[in-house]
Amino acid sequence: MVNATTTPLGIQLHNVSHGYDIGGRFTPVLENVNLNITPGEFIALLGPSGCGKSTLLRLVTGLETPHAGRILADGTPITSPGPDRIVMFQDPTLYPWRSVRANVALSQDISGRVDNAAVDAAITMVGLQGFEKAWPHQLSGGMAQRAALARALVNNPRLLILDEPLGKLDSLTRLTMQTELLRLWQDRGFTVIMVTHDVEEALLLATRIITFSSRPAKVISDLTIDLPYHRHRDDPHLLALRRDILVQLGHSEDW
Ligand SMILES: Nc1ncnc2c1ncn2[C@@H]1O[C@H](COP(=O)(O)OP(=O)(O)OP(=O)(O)O)[C@@H](O)[C@H]1O
Repeated sequence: MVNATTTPLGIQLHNVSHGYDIGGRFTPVLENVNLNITPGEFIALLGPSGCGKSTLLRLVTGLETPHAGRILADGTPITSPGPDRIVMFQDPTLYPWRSVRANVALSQDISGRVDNAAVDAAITMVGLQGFEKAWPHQLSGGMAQRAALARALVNNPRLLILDEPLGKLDSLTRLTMQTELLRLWQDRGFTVIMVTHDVEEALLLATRIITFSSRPAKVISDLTIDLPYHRHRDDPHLLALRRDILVQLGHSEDW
């Protein structure tokens, strides 16, 4: 059964550096990143395209191991992906031959133990009740992303890792999904680490915004957003923060 709340995970990065061999040459991607993410925070990561944000998410997911430094989950080194840390990408990546319900139940199906009540609860949580039997091609972009969100939530993750999850949605659907994401985070209490290119989205949702330099990514600012929810995009404090962040990211002040 999906619990009403979950115990959020804290993540610690100590002097993390990473890079890749690209065309026979080592290319540093992350440089000496230190971050302490406390349980239950909603972290937004902002930075220039190609700086290394997704790489950082892959390291926290446990898909790769950093070349230097340590990444810990509640003090324990991350060595592989785990069910307490679920990642969701820009593309919903639903299996076209499985119904919405079967997609949501996928990981439980693979492990041989489907918890029907948990699957139903996850589908209800994202507002897809009535569409359990629909095929992915019968869903709108927003509905497909909701299904992917239900699949991410079905096993009560303690950390939701989001790589531009709303990036491909039209602007109105995106606004709705931002509200949904905020509601789920507030109701269920997991920790969120989200990469976004949208400064306003980061300001509307996050408790803390980390900005990175261009590659190799270094932390250039770590900003606690001390504004109550629900935030308004035309709030003068939010607009001032937006301007500051854009300047940090190298854009002119008159944006
Ligand atoms: N598996 C890989 N092998 C080689 N190089 C990689 C690999 N993954 C990422 N890179 C390189 O690492 C750098 C950072 O990529 P990453 O996807 O982390 O950036 P990003 O900040 O998420 O970019 P964007 O905002 O455009 O999505 C890029 O130069 C990319 O070419």
